[in-house]
Amino acid sequence: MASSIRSRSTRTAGRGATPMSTDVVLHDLGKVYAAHAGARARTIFDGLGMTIRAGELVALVGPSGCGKSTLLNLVAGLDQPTRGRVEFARCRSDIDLGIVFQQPRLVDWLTVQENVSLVFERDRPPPGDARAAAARLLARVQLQDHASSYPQRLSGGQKQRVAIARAFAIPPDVLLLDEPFSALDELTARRLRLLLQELWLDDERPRPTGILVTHNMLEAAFLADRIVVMGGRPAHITAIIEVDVARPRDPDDPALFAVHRRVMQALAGWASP
Ligand SMILES: Nc1ncnc2c1ncn2[C@@H]1O[C@H](COP(=O)(O)OP(=O)(O)OP(=O)(O)O)[C@@H](O)[C@H]1O
Repeated sequence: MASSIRSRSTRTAGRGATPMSTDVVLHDLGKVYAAHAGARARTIFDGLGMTIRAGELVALVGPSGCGKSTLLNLVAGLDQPTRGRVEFARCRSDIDLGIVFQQPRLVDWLTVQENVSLVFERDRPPPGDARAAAARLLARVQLQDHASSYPQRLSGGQKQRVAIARAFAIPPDVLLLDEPFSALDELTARRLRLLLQELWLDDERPRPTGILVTHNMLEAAFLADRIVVMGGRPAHITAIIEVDVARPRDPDDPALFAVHRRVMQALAGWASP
């Protein structure tokens, strides 16, 4: 379990030095899922390309089933493309990757603090001691009073705050967010978006390069620099919308509602495959 957390849900190995932003380049990406259990082979996308610039946060939106999570998994290295490649500005093994999924994916038999400390692999100790580093992170997500609690004692929003703390524990060069707030009530989700913005804008280190998959277009407008709309079968990029709103952002800023409207217009007509 611990190794699956280490390699799949939180991060992959990195260099353990100062984080640096990196471009993420999707090069002519294709993904075909092979035929299985009576279902025919399916081409999800075929020749998809774009560059996510260093320190930029891009939101991926599109109809259900168009391939957003598949694309995120390819960037994470959790799955392999059938065509093309994902490139980083530096060697892949030098990239620290943080991931937050829709479900927090915590280890039930470890305390909150141990769940966060888990990412400090034996060869990746934080400066100072791991307990203190985890405690600092928990204070930033306001869970310092729950450090010794087990996950089953936490609310859904608190668990997701632990998952966010874990993703930021070793400052990520690349942060992947797969519908991170969609399982939460709207008030909690709003608080966590603000928390994410705060961690993202941390002046003490370069901003990670981010990809957010979401069905919430206001969330995309609030968090992203650019919103990439996917559609069609196989899926392709049908529109890219710049979010030209200064940070830190206010979730009630009318400018975000204008962006939301543009995204909805761009999505109109693209049904689920
Ligand atoms: N491992 C797999 N094997 C076969 N087909 C898969 C696999 N993973 C995903 N698919 C199929 O690929 C398509 C795209 O799935 P994906 O989860 O990437 O879409 P999505 O845009 O993220 O959807 P949603 O918005 O509903 O989460 C779907 O039809 C899905 O059933």
